[in-house]
Amino acid sequence: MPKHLHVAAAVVRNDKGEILIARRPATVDQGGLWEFPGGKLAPYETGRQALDRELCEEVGIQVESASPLIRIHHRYPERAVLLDVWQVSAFSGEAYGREGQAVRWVKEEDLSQYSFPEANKPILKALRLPDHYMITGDAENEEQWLQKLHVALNTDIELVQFRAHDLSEEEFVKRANAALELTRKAGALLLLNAEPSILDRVDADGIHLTTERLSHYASRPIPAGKWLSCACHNPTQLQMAQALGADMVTYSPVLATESHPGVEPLGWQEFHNAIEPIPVPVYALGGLGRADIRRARGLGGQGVAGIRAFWPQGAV
Ligand SMILES: Nc1nc2c([nH]c(=O)n2[C@@H]2O[C@H](COP(=O)(O)OP(=O)(O)OP(=O)(O)O)[C@@H](O)[C@H]2O)c(=O)[nH]1
Ligand SMILES: [Mg+2]
Repeated sequence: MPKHLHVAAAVVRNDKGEILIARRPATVDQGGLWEFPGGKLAPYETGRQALDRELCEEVGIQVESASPLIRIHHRYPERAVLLDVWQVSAFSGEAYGREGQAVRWVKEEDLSQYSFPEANKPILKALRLPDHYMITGDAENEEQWLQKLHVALNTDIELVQFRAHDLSEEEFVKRANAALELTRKAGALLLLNAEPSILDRVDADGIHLTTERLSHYASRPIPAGKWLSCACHNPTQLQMAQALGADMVTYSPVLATESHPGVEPLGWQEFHNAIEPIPVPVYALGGLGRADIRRARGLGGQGVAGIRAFWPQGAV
């Protein structure tokens, strides 16, 4: 991999939930486009140190609390950059353009109206995705299954993958439509672990491709307005998912898991190494739960996915 220009940038939120963006001066690289404030790491600086310094220099605020959001390797024609993107949830001072640049607080849903550099696309996706991703599990019957989904959505589940390899297509479609009613009401996203053509029968928010299905496509099999999730287990599959334009991937098994006995776990170091070059939000999967979310994010992941940790167990 060629040497990347290492840049720290921040998604700063105010107490109204708005996000701070700044306009790059017309005369610099990517001039006229909007950006998240930040800049190049000075020698010997960590990403976090550069973040604090750049935010003070560029927009006059002092960072009080920040956590990693996503790391993006991107190659522009003239240079390669590594964007080390943080979320800043607490700061002091009043933001203004200290270098004379325009700055603006915008609602998250309005960010898409602004033109950002090409490398920023995954940031906008990562921002819209939660830090945990529930994969549905079993139940005694359909009624109990829907009840479990309802319970999960009432806790804090915002992203659901409907996985049920033992249902016929008819049963799958019927249950998916019932699930969709619940997720829509809860404002959660529903992805179907099924053939992409199922979207003709269920207007779900997207598709999750198993590794097997992933290998059948040379280009993105669903429209841009739907979410594409892919299951990956090695670096080659991560590259395939990226090439398909995946909006998120699961990477597994990070730890040993009861659902896949006998499969050698990858471990956290391998998780980190494999996902580092992939500019797609990655959920760590396999034997993990809520307590692992911080670690997954610290290693460059979007968060944690799982069945057991999130799907209500036992009777509900
Ligand atoms: N700060 C920032 N840089 C970005 C974003 N997206 C993106 O591709 N970049 C790229 O990352 C590099 C950041 O450089 P910069 O111009 O902010 O660096 P800097 O603040 O240290 O500027 P300086 O060279 O004037 O001291 C540029 O090549 C820019 O195009 C973004 O959202 N924020
Ligand atoms: Mg800058």
